[in-house]
Amino acid sequence: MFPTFYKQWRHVFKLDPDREIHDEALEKVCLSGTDAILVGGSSGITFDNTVDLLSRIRRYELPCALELSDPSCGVPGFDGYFIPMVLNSKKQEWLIGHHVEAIRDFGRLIPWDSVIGEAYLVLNPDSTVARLTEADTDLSEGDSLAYAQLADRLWNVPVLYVEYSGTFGDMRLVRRIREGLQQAHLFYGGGIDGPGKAREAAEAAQTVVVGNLVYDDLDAALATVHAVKN
Ligand SMILES: CC(C)=CCC/C(C)=C/CC/C(C)=C/CC/C(C)=C/CC/C(C)=C/CC/C(C)=C/CC/C(C)=C/COP(=O)(O)OP(=O)(O)O
Ligand SMILES: O=P(O)(O)OC[C@@H](O)CO
Ligand SMILES: [Mg+2]
Repeated sequence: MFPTFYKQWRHVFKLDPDREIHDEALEKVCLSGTDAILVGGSSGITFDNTVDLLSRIRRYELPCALELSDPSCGVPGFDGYFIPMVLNSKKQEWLIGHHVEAIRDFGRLIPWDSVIGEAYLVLNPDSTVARLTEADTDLSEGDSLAYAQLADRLWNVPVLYVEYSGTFGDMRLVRRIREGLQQAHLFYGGGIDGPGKAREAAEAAQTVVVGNLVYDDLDAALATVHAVKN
């Protein structure tokens, strides 16, 4: 049985092992009152930079999970492992192909009790993740709702992640997606640039993920915690 601790998360910071963060900034992030740190990124992730970031985060008490985008970066010691699958990729490999290979090659090492499947709906065509996975972002509202319901109802995925990485999304659509879910927990991430957008996202989704802002404007990033959790 996979863990369910993420269901309590309202606010999460996503830290990228491929980006530099100084100790002082990391301390503020970890003591900010956020519910957890998600470690992940879509490029430049290595075993070494992932171990390094985990060991620095472990000075603090909050939960820390890894979003695994490359099987060679499966670092032990995280509280949980999210495995992304891109629903609207035009390439089968980003939905199940890499996953089958990873399970075939590393199956015995996988701590299944700590693994959580995460179905991504990638909606910003200009994001790294959209380009990498060749996501079909030219979707009608009906298409997006159908992808979400397929993952939720046919596949019973624990987490649906509406990903607008780099730009703020359509909160009406995010809310409609949430209303259509039966059991999956909804993460929203993308373009949160301060408390106002964080609050809007928190009204639409169950968990709000703040990424780039940590690196671009730390004070604004820290202010999103209170906006989401109060
Ligand atoms: C001990 C231990 C834990 C061992 C682990 C053993 C192991 C190797 C298990 C493997 C299990 C498994 C099934 C793994 C799957 C591997 C795999 C390659 C999956 C593909 C994942 C995937 C679809 C990746 C595509 C990119 C993606 C969706 C990344 C998620 C994170 C994300 C979107 C970050 C945002 O990216 P960013 O770079 O910040 O973007 P911007 O530039 O826009 O900011
Ligand atoms: O970096 P931003 O745009 O905040 O997006 C957060 C997260 O959804 C990225 O995977
Ligand atoms: Mg990023």
